[in-house]
Amino acid sequence: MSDRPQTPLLDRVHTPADLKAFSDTELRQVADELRAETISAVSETGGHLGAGLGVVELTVALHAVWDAPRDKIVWDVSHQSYPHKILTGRRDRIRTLRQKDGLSGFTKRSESPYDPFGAAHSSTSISASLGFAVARDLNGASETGHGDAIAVIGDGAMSAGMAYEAMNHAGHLGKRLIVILNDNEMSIAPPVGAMSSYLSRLYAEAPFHSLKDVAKGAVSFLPEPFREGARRAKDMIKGMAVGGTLFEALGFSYIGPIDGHDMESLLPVLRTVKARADGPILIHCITKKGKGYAPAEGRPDRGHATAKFDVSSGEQKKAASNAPAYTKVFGQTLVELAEEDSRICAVTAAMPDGTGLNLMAERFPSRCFDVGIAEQHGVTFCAGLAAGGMRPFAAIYSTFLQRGFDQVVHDVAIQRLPVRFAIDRAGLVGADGATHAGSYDVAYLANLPGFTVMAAADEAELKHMVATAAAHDDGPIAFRYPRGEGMGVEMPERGEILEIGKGRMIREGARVAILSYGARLKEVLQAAEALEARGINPTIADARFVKPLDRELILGLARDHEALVTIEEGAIGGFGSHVAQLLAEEGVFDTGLKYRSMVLPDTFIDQASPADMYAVARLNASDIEAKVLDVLGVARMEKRA
Ligand SMILES: Cc1ncc(C[n+]2csc(CCOP(=O)(O)OP(=O)(O)O)c2C)c(N)n1
Ligand SMILES: CC(=O)[C@@H](O)[C@H](O)COP(=O)(O)O
Ligand SMILES: [Mg+2]
Repeated sequence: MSDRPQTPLLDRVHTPADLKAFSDTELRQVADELRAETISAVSETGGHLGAGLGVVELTVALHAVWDAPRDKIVWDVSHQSYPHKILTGRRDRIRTLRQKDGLSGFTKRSESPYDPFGAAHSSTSISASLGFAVARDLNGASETGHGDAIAVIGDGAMSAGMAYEAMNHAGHLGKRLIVILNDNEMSIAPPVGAMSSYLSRLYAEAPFHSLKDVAKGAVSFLPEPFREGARRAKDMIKGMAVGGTLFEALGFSYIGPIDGHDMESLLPVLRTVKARADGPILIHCITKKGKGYAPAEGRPDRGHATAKFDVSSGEQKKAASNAPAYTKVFGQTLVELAEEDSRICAVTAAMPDGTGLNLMAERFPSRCFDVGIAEQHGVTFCAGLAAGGMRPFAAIYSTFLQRGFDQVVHDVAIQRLPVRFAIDRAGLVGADGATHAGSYDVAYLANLPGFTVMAAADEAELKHMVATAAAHDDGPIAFRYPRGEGMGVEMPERGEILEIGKGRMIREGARVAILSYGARLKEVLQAAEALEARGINPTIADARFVKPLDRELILGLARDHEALVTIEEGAIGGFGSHVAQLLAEEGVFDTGLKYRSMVLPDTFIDQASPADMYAVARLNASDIEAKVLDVLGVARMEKRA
């Protein structure tokens, strides 16, 4: 407690309404204290640091000017919302961020009335805010208590199609809507794309001090005495943007760029907009990711995400790893294969480090593409690459591939194009919680005709699957693997090309067979040890493929055992459902096989450690043991005895 920063003014803020009592000078100090409190809290919890530090002044100014929760402040992605949480009645729990039973690392409707819209996937804020604005006008503001709708969206999030779809619609409707573009010239990695260059051009040649007048508002919103100077400065910016900004072409009034850390610019602009806006307005704020904390500002990712750390040195407290991370195994194997095959290329949607494609980008920059936060485009781009004779790998987290699903079906699967999907962060991911869980990819891919779908049980298997995918030109193929470290198994020199649709027997036993799909195998092996101590010796197999299923293996297990249990790190409708369908069609149930399918429960599981989340899902070793005992009737017999 003694290490905590002194925050005399912030201590007086229990709800945003308390900010109204402060002078502008005091608000400046509140921002400083809020920054210190954010750093202190994240040093204890770990989490998304840099983005929040970049919006501290903006957060104070927004809450000082508008009246949340009547006005709806919608944070895009919402990884930058920790300062907002501190100001909106959650300071007492801020040191539980991202932990089991603690605060979510993102905005969440069920957590607070000050979070009008939940997020974590990017680029949804303008659409949602437009919805609030239209609902306000349709219902009548006074009846619903809705006020303004304010979207705060980053320059990285602005690379996604949804943002433009929303602006296009908003410009057409012409409703009062405020969009704050928080431009820190960073995504997780440095941003890519023509739009990013365009935003840079909007301010590159004009220093902030000469733009202060413009920062005070779009010409028509300004009080008369300000107008002439502002008009001249605005014309200057317009000139730079060649005939008006893109945002103006989309029907928005454009204000900016303004220094998003300068309260003297922010407060008057926001107050003027609040007083005068009568249509869609975009305020372009320039900020610095990691602002005010040197260790974050100095990191290549500007402190995007961090483990717990020491505040004075910035040193992160990371546990030593015992095995290579799956992500690294994927990245390294891909580079090895790309050395030998010039058709191999790779695509990431703004996650070069997260997917391990940074390795590919370093070694083969011309064959590695960061498309920005644009999963839909990334998938169809891969389809085009494949149709053009390349061997593309789309490396996308399970949760983010959801956004490109129609492209997977329409552009890839129907055309039987050999796009390789490297699906990272499969299964429950921990601190990011339900929004980032990789729960659905098995279900949404395995029902697509012609798709080959695999899951890696360990890091050696992953290496084999990358090699298998590289060699597979007969339609689309996907392989999934979890977040974090592998199991520490011995690694092969080269990945082996697996026979499509063939699983592997791990050990032969009797009475019960456990058929694992993916990385729960480790838990299965642990459960088997416990079962052995009770005199039960289960057969264990690794299915490797959900599509095509290894019919011979599965029907053999069913024939030779009294009971069959499947397990996977995915939602209902995945591997277990496909096995059940096969067994049903083959009439296996008619002769009395006892069958159980262990899948993620039909609920969204809140953040915790992955092990705790799997405990909630009842997919850990002890749950597997219990399931086997139950299906064999041992538990019941023990109860009776
Ligand atoms: C659809 C989707 N794809 C990828 C991500 C991963 N992601 C989270 S934050 C982020 C960068 C966002 O950059 P920006 O909007 O500029 O915010 P900043 O962190 O710079 O404040 C990315 C790529 C995501 N959340 N959603
Ligand atoms: C906010 C967001 O979507 C990313 O920053 C995400 O938290 C990254 O997750 P990993 O840490 O698994 O790469
Ligand atoms: Mg950014």
